[in-house]
Amino acid sequence: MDKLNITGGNRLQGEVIVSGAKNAALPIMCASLLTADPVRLANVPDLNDIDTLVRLLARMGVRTEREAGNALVLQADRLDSCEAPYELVKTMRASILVLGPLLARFGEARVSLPGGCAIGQRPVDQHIKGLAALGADVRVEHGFVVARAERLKGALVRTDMITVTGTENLLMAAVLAEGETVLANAAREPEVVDLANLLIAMGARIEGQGTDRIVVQGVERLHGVDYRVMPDRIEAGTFLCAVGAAGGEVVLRATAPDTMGAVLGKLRDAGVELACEGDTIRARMARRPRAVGFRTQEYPGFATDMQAQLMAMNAVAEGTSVITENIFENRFMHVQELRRLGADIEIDGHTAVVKGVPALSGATVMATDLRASASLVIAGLVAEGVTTVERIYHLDRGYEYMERKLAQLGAAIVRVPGGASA
Ligand SMILES: CC(=O)N[C@H]1[C@@H](OP(=O)(O)OP(=O)(O)OC[C@H]2O[C@@H](n3ccc(=O)[nH]c3=O)[C@H](O)[C@@H]2O)O[C@H](CO)[C@@H](O)[C@@H]1O
Ligand SMILES: C=C(OP(=O)(O)O)C(=O)O
Repeated sequence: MDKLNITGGNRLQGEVIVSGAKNAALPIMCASLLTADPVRLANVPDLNDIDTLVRLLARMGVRTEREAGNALVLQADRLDSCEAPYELVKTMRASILVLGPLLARFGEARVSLPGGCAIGQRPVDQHIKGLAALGADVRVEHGFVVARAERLKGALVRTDMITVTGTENLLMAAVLAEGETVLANAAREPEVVDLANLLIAMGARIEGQGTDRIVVQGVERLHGVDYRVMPDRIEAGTFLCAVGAAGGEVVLRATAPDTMGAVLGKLRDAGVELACEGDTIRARMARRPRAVGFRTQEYPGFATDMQAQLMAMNAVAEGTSVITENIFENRFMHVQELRRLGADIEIDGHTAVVKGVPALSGATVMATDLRASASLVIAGLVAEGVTTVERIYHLDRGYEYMERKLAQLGAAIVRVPGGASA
């Protein structure tokens, strides 16, 4: 297994091009199942999760072609199978997103219960309940969600909580259903909006994306499309936290600052000077960060996917911050690893109290999930001496060329290929 060796202490300086959003690209790729025509996507990041989904779609019979410059063409003109097997689904939460489109277009689906980051129980009961409300016969059998429907019928679906992939699955199911579907309590995340915009470009009739009430008028069929995936707001936020912690001056290109309000606000409170213009964010940090407390919430609140990274910055801040994780019940696994680097953090249920320390000291730490890994990298950038981050396959699921991009900014970071000693 590869690891990262980071020698802390360098300020970050230079430019980074932000990649396409993993959490937008994945549902968008699944939407290719909704048409027999080619779906040409630009700005698809080169990530393990994307490769996994390409393999899953290919296994079903979708024609897949990676083109130069992060383009991907998918064509589901015929399908060999409506099954998503365990060995491909187990590593990735987003594989559940084939369920809605398969059912909508082919009338059947058999999808293994998903894996993904172990940050909570993460059931898919709301996906199942919603599809049942659209008229599908859905059961869980032998670890698979098995669903059937002649043609889905529009309905009012109100999920018990706000769910991002749940909203996406039901949206993809509803676009080919007969009649009107109302998704109440819908997720407002920008990635949901990006999916809705793609579907509209494919001929779907959708209104209300970006609000908590999405209304869909079902159509008979969708057509092919050329579409550019939105920028990754979590990757951009991660780099900004790195600048906040390590100091320096960095320009992020190809970003979408309007999707990052909550994170930008907290970084400003911490003392990071930020200037947004078009798709560019300039960040300058010339001081030790101030501690900033926050609570994770659904969009437009502070994203749970940024909690660990901002906590790493708070670990070296002036003052004490209180961080509450409201979305996932087990998303503090980075805390014990940050403590190994000298951070002073106490957990009480869903709340972490972070007392900023003047310095961290390098050690070997283990990445436990995707954003936890990113927080350890940020901590490593400021820790004295060498930090070795193990199990970075989590990082490779969701960050495109992270160590290359950081090295480009002057960080002393190298990947040590599996098997070699640190
Ligand atoms: C691939 C992708 O886009 N992943 C993102 C997506 O995950 P994901 O879509 O899995 O997260 P959800 O929004 O569904 O989860 C929110 C909460 O609802 C619960 N829940 C969800 C569905 C369900 O059927 N039953 C249920 O109880 C979950 O356990 C969690 O506590 O949104 C999360 C919240 O912004 C992000 O952290 C993930 O990065
Ligand atoms: C939790 C995440 O991913 P997934 O939902 O795929 O586990 C994430 O992107 O931070």
